[in-house]
Amino acid sequence: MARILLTGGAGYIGSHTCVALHEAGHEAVILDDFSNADESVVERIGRIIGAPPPVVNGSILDGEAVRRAFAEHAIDGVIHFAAFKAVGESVANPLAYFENNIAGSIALARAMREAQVWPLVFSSTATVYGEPDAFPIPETAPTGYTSPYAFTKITVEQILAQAAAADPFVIGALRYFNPVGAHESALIGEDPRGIPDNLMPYMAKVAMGELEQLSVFGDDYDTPDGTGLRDYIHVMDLAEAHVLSMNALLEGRAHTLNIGTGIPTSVLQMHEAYSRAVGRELPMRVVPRRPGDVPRLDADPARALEVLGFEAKRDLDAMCRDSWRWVRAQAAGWRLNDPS
Ligand SMILES: NC(=O)c1ccc[n+]([C@@H]2O[C@H](COP(=O)([O-])OP(=O)(O)OC[C@H]3O[C@@H](n4cnc5c(N)ncnc54)[C@H](O)[C@@H]3O)[C@@H](O)[C@H]2O)c1
Ligand SMILES: O=c1ccn([C@@H]2O[C@H](COP(=O)(O)OP(=O)(O)O[C@H]3O[C@H](CO)[C@@H](O)[C@H](O)[C@H]3O)[C@@H](O)[C@H]2O)c(=O)[nH]1
Repeated sequence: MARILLTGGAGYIGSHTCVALHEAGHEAVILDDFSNADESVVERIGRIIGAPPPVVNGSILDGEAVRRAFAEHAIDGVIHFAAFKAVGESVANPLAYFENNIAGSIALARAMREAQVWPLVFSSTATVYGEPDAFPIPETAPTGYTSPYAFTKITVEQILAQAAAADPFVIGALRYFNPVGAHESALIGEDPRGIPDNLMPYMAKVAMGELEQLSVFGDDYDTPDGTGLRDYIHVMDLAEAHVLSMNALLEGRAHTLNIGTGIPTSVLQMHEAYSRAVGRELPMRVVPRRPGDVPRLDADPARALEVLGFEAKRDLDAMCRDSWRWVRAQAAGWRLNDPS
């Protein structure tokens, strides 16, 4: 058993990772400032795992709060999710992204150094590959960035690599492809504020009748059906990858890995799968391409299998089914699974 501090542990991927850590016999402690999470998530995680995890309410930028987290809990390792993640917002306000994502990561690493805690899983992203031209994308592909958000992720990867050359940090950089879906209990899931930018949350709102129709951003890409290809991964598979990553770090094995399924799915295929989950054809229309989108992003997942023994288990239908179940439960105030 290890006790793991999850910065941003109340967020979408962090909350699912709390559950996966518990299932693997570890304990999670959450450090979150709730800037992008509802406080009720902690109680809902507790309903899944038996008791709510301990929470330190504070920012990674607040040295005092981070020190408190290490002082009050005997932490063995850290999974660092806390960050801002909206690409468009990062273009409008890059300094806020540099502050939270880069300065926040440096502050966290300093606190870890002080506490002599060295294993650190870092949430990176497939966008560090910029506009790749060979598929599926291996970890050895050139990196780049097309937004301030992507810049923060590749920069933090590099900062941590250099920090690990000077101190005994053991770093696991996980480059996520497109996380979707929700825990099968429908008690936790993604909770986008306002109109969602991402495909699956948008379709969920169309299915709920809150948005009129899906706009497919371009059908003239050089792909089999002309729409964009992505590597969607169920958030519980992604959460389980974090457990394997942390286990490797606790054994002293650092790594930089893609976390995806390796299966490219088009927007039209996703629309079809989600319509199947809902039980009716969701309204859609094709509109021009969205500026900044790349035609294709899919992982070569071979190295994650080799290094961590990680392989995604849940298919596209499970991703859509769990998302749809979650949005309905959420609309019902999470009473769907409430035994009371
Ligand atoms: N969701 C995706 O599509 C995706 C893809 C690739 C990478 N990532 C990365 O994965 C991580 C988690 O993403 P997510 O989708 O769960 O996002 P999220 O916004 O749901 O979770 C992030 C959590 O961090 C918290 N937070 C933000 N700034 C903080 C700070 N300064 N101190 C303490 N807490 C803070 C927020 O309140 C939130 O609970 C992020 O680093 C994100 O960049 C996400
Ligand atoms: O309303 C919509 C939304 C999306 N799409 C298309 O659906 C695909 C997926 O789009 P989206 O869900 O927005 O994901 P990405 O654009 O791939 O970006 C996500 O995945 C990246 C890689 O992990 C992260 O870095 C980003 O933060 C995250 O938003 C793309 O082809 C889009 O053009 C539509 O056609 N209509």
